[in-house]
Amino acid sequence: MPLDPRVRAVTERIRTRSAATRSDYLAACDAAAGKGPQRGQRLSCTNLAHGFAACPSGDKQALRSGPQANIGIVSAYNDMLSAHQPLETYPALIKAAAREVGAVAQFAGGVPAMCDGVTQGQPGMELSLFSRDVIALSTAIALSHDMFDAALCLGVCDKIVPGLLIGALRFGHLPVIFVPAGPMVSGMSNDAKTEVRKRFAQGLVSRDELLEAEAKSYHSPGTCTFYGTANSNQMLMELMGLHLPGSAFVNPGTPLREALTQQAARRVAQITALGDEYTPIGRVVDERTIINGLVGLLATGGSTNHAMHLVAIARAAGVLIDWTDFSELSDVIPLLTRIYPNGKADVNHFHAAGGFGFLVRELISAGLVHDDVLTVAGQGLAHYAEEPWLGDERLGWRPAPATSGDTSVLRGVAEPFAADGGLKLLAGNLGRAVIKTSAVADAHRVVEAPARVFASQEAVIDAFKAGELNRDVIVVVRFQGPRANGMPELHHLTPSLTVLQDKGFKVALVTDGRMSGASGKVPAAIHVSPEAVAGGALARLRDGDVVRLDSNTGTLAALVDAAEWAAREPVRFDSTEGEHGMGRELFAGFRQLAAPAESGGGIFFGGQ
Ligand SMILES: O=C(O)[C@H](O)[C@@H](O)[C@H](O)[C@H](O)COP(=O)(O)O
Ligand code: SF4
Repeated sequence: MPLDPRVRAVTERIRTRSAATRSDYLAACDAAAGKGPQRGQRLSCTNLAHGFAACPSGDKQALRSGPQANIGIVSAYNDMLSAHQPLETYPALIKAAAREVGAVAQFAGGVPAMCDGVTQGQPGMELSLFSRDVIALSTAIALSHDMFDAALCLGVCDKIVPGLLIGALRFGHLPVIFVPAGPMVSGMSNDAKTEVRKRFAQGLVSRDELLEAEAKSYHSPGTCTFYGTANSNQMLMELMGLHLPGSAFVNPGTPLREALTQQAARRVAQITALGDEYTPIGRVVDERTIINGLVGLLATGGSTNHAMHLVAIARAAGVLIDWTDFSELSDVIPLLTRIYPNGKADVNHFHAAGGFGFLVRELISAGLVHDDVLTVAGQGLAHYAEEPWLGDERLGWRPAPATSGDTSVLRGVAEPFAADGGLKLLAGNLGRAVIKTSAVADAHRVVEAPARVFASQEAVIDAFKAGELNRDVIVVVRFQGPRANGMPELHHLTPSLTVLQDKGFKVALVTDGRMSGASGKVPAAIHVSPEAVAGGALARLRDGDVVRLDSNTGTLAALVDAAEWAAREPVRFDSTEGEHGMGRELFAGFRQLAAPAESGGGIFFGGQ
């Protein structure tokens, strides 16, 4: 099927916009590449000896004088993220698999990884967005040893895959494969967990009952099973051709997971400049690959955090995208999955119903993605319409199911859940914002109500508990942008706002902060730009102002007399509370450097 002309038009617009930055980027990649093992290009004998000093003798010999490829392992292992705990044992598997194919693998460096579930609603969440760029910096530090002909990036969660990818893209001359561990097996359903939370928010169940429910939902190693940012990352790695095909949702601790991890080592050794299938990541990630990731995000109702992370990732490859690109594509891309919070199923159900292999084939067949792209599995996105399996103990790939195993979770383009991708751009006198409508019922897509304005999520919870929000209300939480307090997720508000919605009130959230990829039912205009502390209009809002959020027409506006609105003095931000404690004082420089949300909210490239 030829590429949809609307997808082509957005791609061409991005290609034209990015011509200069992409050309500079590719020139830098080419300049860094060399002939023969990378370690022989620039390192002195001293550098090299330091690099292999601690290696076992066989590896040392290979690195000292052999032509073997050297693979750098960059890992986000820690015990805090259930999704990353399984990564602890992967480096040994990788090193052994590399030796099998005459290569070497060295652990190049670890990167930090924040669990947004542990920090949700806590001061630590104010470091979360910035941790993405710390991870990018840490990835660069690991690979800057210049010992490597390829890299394996081990990570899954929210800011970690984006950070690893931003860092790896700055070594665009290297082939890079992303290695996940997969989701935990399904426990208490996300719906059931959410019901207990709502009852706790109303004081109807005890803290012990809440903890019991949470512990049954988050119960073992592996990624949480809702379709939040972590699992949206996994979708991106498939649609962008940076995983081995079908790696995303194979559970940890299974023979297939181990086989995929070992094969990633063999495959990345195969695609270095030392062989005849050189596949540098700088050539894999181009404007078409970014579009394919964006299409996947829209077709699956993925995390709103990628309205920022994908912008930052693209920029790291010299590709410039913005929210207009997101919104225009969203009008074209059908919603093909219903995974919590966009439905009741979890990622294990989605995988069993046909998973990304089925989804990719559907998107290719409808001409909604570029299938003529370079991937770590070889030329063509069609590789990702296959799924891995272990036949006779040998790893292979076979075509993904031709039909969905459960059309309540996964559908073909002929019968989508919705005609559009459910991520909308909102604009008006309050600024530009994004909203994920794929989890919002039609009845809640337009909310017009008086505003209650807050400067912290804690104040919202206090007002809710005091019964002050039991009415139609647009809850505004300002001074939550990257330059104010690091742009935390305000997902802690979800149970309270959902209770108000369930009571029949018209409720919406408007904030220059973020929401979790797991946030859902309550309409939320988020990432409002410019942010309040940087001259954004949210600083002019007052309690009682009527605000209209219309995700059908893409409007976000304060219905205040224009002259009065223009004459208002913006409220000043009181930064003292949030600048200290839990390491926040160390991130003052990040807050000063942070780019606007629409430019990814990061500290690199001067926000351009
Ligand atoms: O963007 C995301 O997907 C979230 O940051 C997610 O990683 C975070 O952990 C949520 O807090 C989980 O949801 P609960 O807090 O509802 O468990
Ligand atoms: S999905 Fe979120 S809560 Fe689960 S391990 Fe990853 S960061 Fe933590």
